[in-house]
Amino acid sequence: MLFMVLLLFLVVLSWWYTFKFLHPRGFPPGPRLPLPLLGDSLTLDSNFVDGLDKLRIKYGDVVGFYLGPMRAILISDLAMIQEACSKEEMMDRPQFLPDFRRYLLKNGELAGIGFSNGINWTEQRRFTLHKLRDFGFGKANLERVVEDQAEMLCQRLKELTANGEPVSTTYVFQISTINALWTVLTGETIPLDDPKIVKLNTLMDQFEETAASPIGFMAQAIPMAAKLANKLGLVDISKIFNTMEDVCISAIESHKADFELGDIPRDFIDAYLQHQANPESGASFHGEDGTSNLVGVIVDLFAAGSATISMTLTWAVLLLANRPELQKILNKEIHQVTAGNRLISYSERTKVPLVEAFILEVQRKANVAPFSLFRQANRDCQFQGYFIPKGTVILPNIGRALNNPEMFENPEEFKPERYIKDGKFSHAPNAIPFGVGKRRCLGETLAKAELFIYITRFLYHFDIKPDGDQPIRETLMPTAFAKPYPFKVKLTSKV
Ligand code: HEM
Repeated sequence: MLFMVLLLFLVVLSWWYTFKFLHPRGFPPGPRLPLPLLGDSLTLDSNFVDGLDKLRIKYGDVVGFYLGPMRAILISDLAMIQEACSKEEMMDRPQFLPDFRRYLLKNGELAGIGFSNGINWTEQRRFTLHKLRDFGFGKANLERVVEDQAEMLCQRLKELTANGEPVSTTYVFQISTINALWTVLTGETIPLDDPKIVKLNTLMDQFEETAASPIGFMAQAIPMAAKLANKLGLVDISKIFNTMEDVCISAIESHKADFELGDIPRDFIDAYLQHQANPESGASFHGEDGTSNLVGVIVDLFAAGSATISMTLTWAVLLLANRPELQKILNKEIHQVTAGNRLISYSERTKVPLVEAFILEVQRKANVAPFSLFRQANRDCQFQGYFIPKGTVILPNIGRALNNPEMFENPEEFKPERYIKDGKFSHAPNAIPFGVGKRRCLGETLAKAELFIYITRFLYHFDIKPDGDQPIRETLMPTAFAKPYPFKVKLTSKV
């Protein structure tokens, strides 16, 4: 009898497993023995980036697999990434830890831009892009905000290194780039180490660490288990989100208190409040969804726009420290424009092609978003002759596209000259650090201005050397977010 029950149990279990986990006919090739809930995690490496690359080598440019319990495809060929990211059917984002957020849409989905979908995403993205342009993106006043921040940062570094001590630049870059965003969004200029900014930075760090940790993966894969771990105090995911949301709410409340809706908006938050009061604006700006979207947009901009920039800048300093000759060449090029007695402005960037080429090559090396931001199929569709069921998570392998030897000769070499044609900077169409398609990075204009201004300020103020006789290690740490190993540099002030 017991044997029969056990047999029946096994039959039901295998039927359930087959039904639940087998990929449909026509799904792209890949590993085919996923474990319940863990998916193909065991086939992958402990290093996410290398693990996925092994799948690419084994199965080709389109691989079908399970990322935890989520059916997923990895796309590694540049043209295919471009095709997928431009398809309406692959425009959505999967939901990221909604159980830990307080400000959700009425339908239970994430608010804001980065992880919202459909009409909500269209309205919020369009408004945000438009208003951020008004308040600075691509304009002189943005340039001034960033220039002030970069100058404050260089002065702080001078204080920190006055006695010849080596310094790690990562933390100051993080604080400074969060501060620049804070000013653009809230109109407030505050000292570099204002407690609010330090708190936001700590939260960003914790968020990044948690999202990239096994707990973060588990939380995404098995929300029930993560909720329990959170309740028992084993992880603090809700605290991270709640505190981030609280910082945004307090900025919103103080704007509500001192902004008259008929006045000219002073900053992004004022403009948003004004738009909410207009009955003609879209449904996503009103009622509960309107409140959640305002909080969501601000959280998204901080989450997407601080670590990406500070990590790229950290790479720039590392690569410069190891290349004194390159520092000289870049300084000489800038000197030809400024005669050495002023700082170069962002509007003069086309006069310094090597600096532009250096920045793009740093972005290729830094590879801060190796799998872009995941997408999700919003309906059953065909891609490259394969069947992709609704709900499949899509990983555009930007990291591979940026390191493909067919696109970039000797990709492991750091060679800014690869983008110089006839003495001019020529942006390689295959360099896509900001993604492609309608959902490409919303902060690209700000990011480019920030990278240019910070890097040229740094070159103007400092000679940069490694701390010690050896060059700093240029390999990536084996973490989900590509980072260099921690390092220090010696900075000698030139002015
Ligand atoms: C070096 C800097 C940066 C890099 C490499 C980068 C890269 C990316 C990538 C690859 C995506 C996904 C695009 C796609 O799905 O096709 C993205 C999305 C996004 N980025 Fe950036 N980013 C950077 C800086 C910024 C900054 C400064 C901001 C804002 C202040 C920002 C805001 C966003 C937002 C809101 C999205 C979501 C867009 C959407 O879903 O419509 N990013 N970024």
